[in-house]
Amino acid sequence: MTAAEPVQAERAPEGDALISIEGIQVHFPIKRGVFLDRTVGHVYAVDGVDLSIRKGETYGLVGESGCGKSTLGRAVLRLTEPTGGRVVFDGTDLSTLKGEALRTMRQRMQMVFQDPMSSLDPRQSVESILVEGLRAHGLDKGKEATGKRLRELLAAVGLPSTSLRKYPHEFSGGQRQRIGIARALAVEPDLIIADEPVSALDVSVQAQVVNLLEELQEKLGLTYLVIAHDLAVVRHIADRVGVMYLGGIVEEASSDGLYAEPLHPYTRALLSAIPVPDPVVEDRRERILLKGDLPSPANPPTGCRFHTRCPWRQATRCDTERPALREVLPGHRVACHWAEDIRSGAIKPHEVEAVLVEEDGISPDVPLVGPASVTEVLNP
Ligand SMILES: Nc1ncnc2c1ncn2[C@@H]1O[C@H](COP(=O)(O)OP(=O)(O)OP(=O)(O)O)[C@@H](O)[C@H]1O
Repeated sequence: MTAAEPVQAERAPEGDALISIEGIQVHFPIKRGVFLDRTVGHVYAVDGVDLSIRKGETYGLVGESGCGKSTLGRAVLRLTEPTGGRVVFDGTDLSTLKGEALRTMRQRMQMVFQDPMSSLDPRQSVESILVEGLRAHGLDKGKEATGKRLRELLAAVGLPSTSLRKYPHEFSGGQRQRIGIARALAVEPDLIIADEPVSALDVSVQAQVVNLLEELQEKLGLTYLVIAHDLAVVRHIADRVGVMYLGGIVEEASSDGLYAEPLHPYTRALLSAIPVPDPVVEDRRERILLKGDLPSPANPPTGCRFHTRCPWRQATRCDTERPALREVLPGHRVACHWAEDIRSGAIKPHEVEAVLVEEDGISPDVPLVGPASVTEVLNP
């Protein structure tokens, strides 16, 4: 199976990378027929992602719902089998591992999920939830040592040891997420993939959990891949940020660099949606209203995936040639043919009629980008 269109990205400098994701693809088959035995197309959920994360670093992955963030996280751990590309963890290509070797490597990579209530078994006490993880990795070393380890884990996430006998429903959302984090820490991982770790929590509790993740990172030298749709959360926690759109990374930079000078039109649109507290700045700042939904990953637009919604779109290169992710400023990579011209102002934004995109090529009567969708650019 091949991608809709291959594209060569410039590799991120690996340096002391703990994990390198190289051209990873996850294409889900779309099955039809009475016995679901006919493959009539593919959902290109992740379509050629390259990124690497250094030891001790926090990498934030952001993008709209459905752009492939969770699938990418699962593919890294091989919870979903990638259909292309490879993941190199601490120098080992994970695709070469099987059985015991894969299990041992997986122990070093743990996941924290969005909704602690559904990721914790309601019939299990906290003690058995935590012991289960230890046992699965052969780290259950007698009653006394295990009891000590469990108390240490709870203390690390700010819960009293009396929590051990309780059940998930007896805790608040924030406390449950602390249990989810303790479960991940139980096996002493190096990398934690946190998929929307605070988005199910009250705003007042979000900061506490983010602070806990930061404290644990400092104490234990952890490396994080934090997946979130909320740019504010990622800005707070991440050293570097990757912005995803329809299965690919369109921009990657240090957190400060990205927020100070977003270069990709999609990132500019995302950031322009966040209000600025200063009324003078708020009045003058660029606001880009993205109209139309995310096109279907079963039938992604040709060329640049974002061209159907892009106010800087240039015919016909954007419609036909998929831009590679390339370094435009030091450490700042952008997948846009015109990044330099947009940055200098040589190319001005314009109002565009969004191009109609047919759903997965199977039901052409369902437009995915609403008719008469127009991208407005206010105060350009
Ligand atoms: N098992 C699957 N089979 C088919 N399609 C899938 C499967 N899992 C995910 N998808 C599709 O892949 C695309 C990416 O989904 P994914 O959940 O990775 O996106 P996301 O950016 O994490 O969104 P959200 O924040 O809503 O979870 C979506 O169109 C989704 O419907």
